[in-house]
Amino acid sequence: MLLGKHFRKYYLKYSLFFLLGASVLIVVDWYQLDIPRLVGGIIDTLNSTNPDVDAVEAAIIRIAVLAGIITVGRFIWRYTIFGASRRIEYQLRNTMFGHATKLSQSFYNQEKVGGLMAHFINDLEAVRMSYGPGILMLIDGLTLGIFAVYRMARLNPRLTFYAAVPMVILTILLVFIRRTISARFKERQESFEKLSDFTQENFSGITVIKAFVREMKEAMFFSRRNLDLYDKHIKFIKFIIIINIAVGVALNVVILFIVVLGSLLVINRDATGMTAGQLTEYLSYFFALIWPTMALSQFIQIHSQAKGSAQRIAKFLDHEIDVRDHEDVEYVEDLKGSIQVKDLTFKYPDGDSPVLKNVSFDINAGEMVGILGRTGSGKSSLVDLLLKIYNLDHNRIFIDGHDIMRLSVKSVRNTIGYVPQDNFLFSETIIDNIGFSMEHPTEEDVIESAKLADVYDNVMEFKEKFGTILGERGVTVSGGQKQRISIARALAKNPEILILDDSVSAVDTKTEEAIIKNLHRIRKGKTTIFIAHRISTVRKMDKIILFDQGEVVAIGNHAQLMKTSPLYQDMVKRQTLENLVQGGAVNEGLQG
Ligand SMILES: Nc1ncnc2c1ncn2[C@@H]1O[C@H](COP(=O)(O)OP(=O)(O)OP(=O)(O)O)[C@@H](O)[C@H]1O
Repeated sequence: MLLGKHFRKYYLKYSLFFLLGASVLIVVDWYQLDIPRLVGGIIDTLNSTNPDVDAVEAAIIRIAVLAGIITVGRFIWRYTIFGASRRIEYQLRNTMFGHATKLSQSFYNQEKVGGLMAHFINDLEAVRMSYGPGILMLIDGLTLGIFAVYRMARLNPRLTFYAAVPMVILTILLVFIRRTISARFKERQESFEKLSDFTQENFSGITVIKAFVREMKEAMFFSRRNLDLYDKHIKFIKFIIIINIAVGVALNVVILFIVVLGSLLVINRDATGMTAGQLTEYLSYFFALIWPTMALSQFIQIHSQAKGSAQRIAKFLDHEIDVRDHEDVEYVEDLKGSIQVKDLTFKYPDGDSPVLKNVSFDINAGEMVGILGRTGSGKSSLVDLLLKIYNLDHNRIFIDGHDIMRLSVKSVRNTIGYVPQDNFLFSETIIDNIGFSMEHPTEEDVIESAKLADVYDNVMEFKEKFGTILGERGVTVSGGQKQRISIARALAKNPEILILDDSVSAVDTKTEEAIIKNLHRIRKGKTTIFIAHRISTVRKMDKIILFDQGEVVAIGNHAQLMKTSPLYQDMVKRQTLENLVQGGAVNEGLQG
């Protein structure tokens, strides 16, 4: 039985189910063993010189009634015990998913998705087996075993003693090899986890694999991992098969022993008092004892596997939610959207050196701000901190004068609309994607946002229009369409602060201009932050914050930066040249 803190509570929660199931199981086991007694009685009656037909008839009717009771009982214990195990699995899965969604970005930076999936599939199944078949086999094995031994001992204590010794030795041996089973199962699970990680990553990166003609190489790597899983599986199964064979052989030896010794007792019936009917009854009890032995050995296997899996699930559930609300946080509903960053230095939990160094700037509520910088200069890291994805020191970032470390995660994130750099979309309809922040979005709700993000016409060209399913289960959209659907999703939330992280890089300059123009119009009075590499994206912003190597090197509007910042001037020159070289339309006002 699983007794860890994440698992023991379910025994109490479903105690009624387990108690009812166990009681019925015990009753069924008791009555089940009445049948050999009745059969033995019938044989002895028929063997007698003057058989009592009425007694035989009564015994047969009793057997039929018992069979009926046993059938109903089996249904009840299956329903209660297996039903409880399925309910526990359902709740545990919900708990695990809930925990997974609360874990911080740092966790996902370290863990691979394939491995996590193994917790949700294999480990959960092993744990369910422990609550269902595991508990059943433990109770059934013990009660049927005790009842059978009791009835055997009543018939012939000496024979029972001889028969019981090898069974006890066998059970003790099984208890000892439990650890080895657990270790081999764990090895198999870990190998499965690696294969799962590898497969998941390959499917996600299939385009890269094809582009680099790496199919054969990847298939070879897959085959290696698959072989490892096969080896671990065979190693585990071999062990289980050897145990099962050993248990079977031991039982057959004991049966042979009972038949030989029992026959001798029946032959010397006058001295021993053992009849043929009693020997049949005795053998039936012993056959009934085979199942408990098997059941207990199965229980040990199931439990050993579940223990390994439960440890892995517990490790996952115990993983600390490092970004969470402490007691002193407050929930502030109507934040207006001014941002103040004061002397912010930040190093990733697994990083070597700070990626943001002494960063300070102010953004007034309602301002349209561009955060510009070369790749790797720390722009996205700053967004992660604004969104409270990582913990930081107190009094470094303020929204409307509130230190964000003293604001609840919910109030910060409810205030911010975010268009992530990778523009992740769900494999759902366009309505559900754009209306992600709404309870039950309708087409009317999302049309306006789609128009503002300049993606409406594209959507109307799809066969199912806004009902089109995206991604794996539906149509593949272009990078630019993805970006604009992602922008529409953030606009539909109508947040006080909108952050677009490199969100117009995949659209042409004309579309970019249209989107920016729309934003200027609809975001009046609300803060909008554009993170960009391209000068054209930020040129018309109220304020541009220029980042370089994790530091703020200049702040001002385009005209001011053209006068004061050599880095900005250099970027403008370089991008103008790039446009010329690419033969693209040179943005006329770029230098003005
Ligand atoms: N999770 C992380 N753990 C450790 N270091 C990270 C992590 N994410 C980013 N970094 C590092 O932080 C630095 C800044 O990265 P960041 O993504 O913030 O830059 P950026 O200016 O947004 O770049 P780009 O414009 O290319 O998106 C980089 O050196 C990067 O390697």
